Amino acid sequence: MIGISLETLSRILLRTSRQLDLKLSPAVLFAAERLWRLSRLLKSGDKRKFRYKVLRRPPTQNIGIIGAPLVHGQPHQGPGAAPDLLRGLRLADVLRSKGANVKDYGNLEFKVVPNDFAVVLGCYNARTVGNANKQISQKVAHILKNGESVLVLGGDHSVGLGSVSGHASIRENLALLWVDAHADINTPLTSTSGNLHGMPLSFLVKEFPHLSPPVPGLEWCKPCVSSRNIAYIGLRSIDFREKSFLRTLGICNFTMEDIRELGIDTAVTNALDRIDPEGNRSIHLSFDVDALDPQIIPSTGTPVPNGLDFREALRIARIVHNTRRMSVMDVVELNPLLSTPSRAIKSAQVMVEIISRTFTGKRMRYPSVQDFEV
Ligand SMILES: NC(=[NH2+])NCCC[C@H](N)C(=O)O
Ligand SMILES: [Mn+2]
Ligand SMILES: [Mn+2]
Repeated sequence: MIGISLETLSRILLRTSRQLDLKLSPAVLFAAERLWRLSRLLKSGDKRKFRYKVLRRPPTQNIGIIGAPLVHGQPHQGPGAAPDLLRGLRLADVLRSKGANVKDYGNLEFKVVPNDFAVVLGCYNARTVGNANKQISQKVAHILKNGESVLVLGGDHSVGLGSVSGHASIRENLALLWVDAHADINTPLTSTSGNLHGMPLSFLVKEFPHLSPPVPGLEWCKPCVSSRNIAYIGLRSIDFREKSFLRTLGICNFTMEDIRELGIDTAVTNALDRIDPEGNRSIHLSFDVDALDPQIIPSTGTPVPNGLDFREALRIARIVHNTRRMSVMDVVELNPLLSTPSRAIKSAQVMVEIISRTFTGKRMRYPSVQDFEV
């Protein structure tokens, strides 16, 4: 009896809000939806299911997507095309079909500063990258304030500067999981390439010995993450100076060698335990697609052999998803103009699968990526 009236009540609420396109607050919708499940289960009388389905089901995710087609952190044009390639694969609809509310905020537009070479520092496009990242930071902060999780589609990995800064401005004490073949912690003075995509962490880490002169365009960027709350997964190309930074700062890192020895689950759970020991931090997942093996993702500017396989990448996504605390994910360094067009699409499909699992716990299962499943 109670079950039936509850069901009617919640069904009316859910249906009319949908029909009239009412913008009910997510909390009300969530409550109505729970009520509806509760009524169904009361009717069926299955207590075990009640516990699992009603009490354990996570709230609907609200996701805000921003395209950050910044390419000036490295020498190629291609990463600028990645956000629209992922959109072309109906990324937003995939996430919606797995139960998320998705709002696409479109691509940010960046101004290119002419003659932008920081001569003293030997660093390319500093002002262009700096200004663009200030925009990214503000946008990420704005979306988080709306109560949405954020998906930042790069662009090269210099977008981590803005994305992490924006996240840190809203949630203090975030934990940063950096999935990458590279450590991206050079300073403008230790970098041998002068490319800012290999440097974002040197600007973000609080304990970093800030010895270089300030970088023009990045004056706004304040170190905001403690080295204790950063962990790397998938490293296999670390520059000489970067090694000593990792050692002196004691940054948690699981290299590919460690992962082969321990298994991906142990690596990721240990990393999360280290950087978020109380399990109460807002998690930032910065996912460089070159963490995956180039056989799976050939479309990237700095590929390194012996990377993660597809299953391992999906395990990372699953474990991060299960924390229910990931607020921001960056997907960077996908370069559709490298390798062949069909390989580029396949690379992007692999990333749609990983993004979908990270946010919703579920995935698309494209037939085209099946040969990567081992
Ligand atoms: N986000 C990346 N893919 N970074 C590659 C960095 C490569 C090299 N360590 C450098 O500093 O130039
Ligand atoms: Mn990177
Ligand atoms: Mn990388």
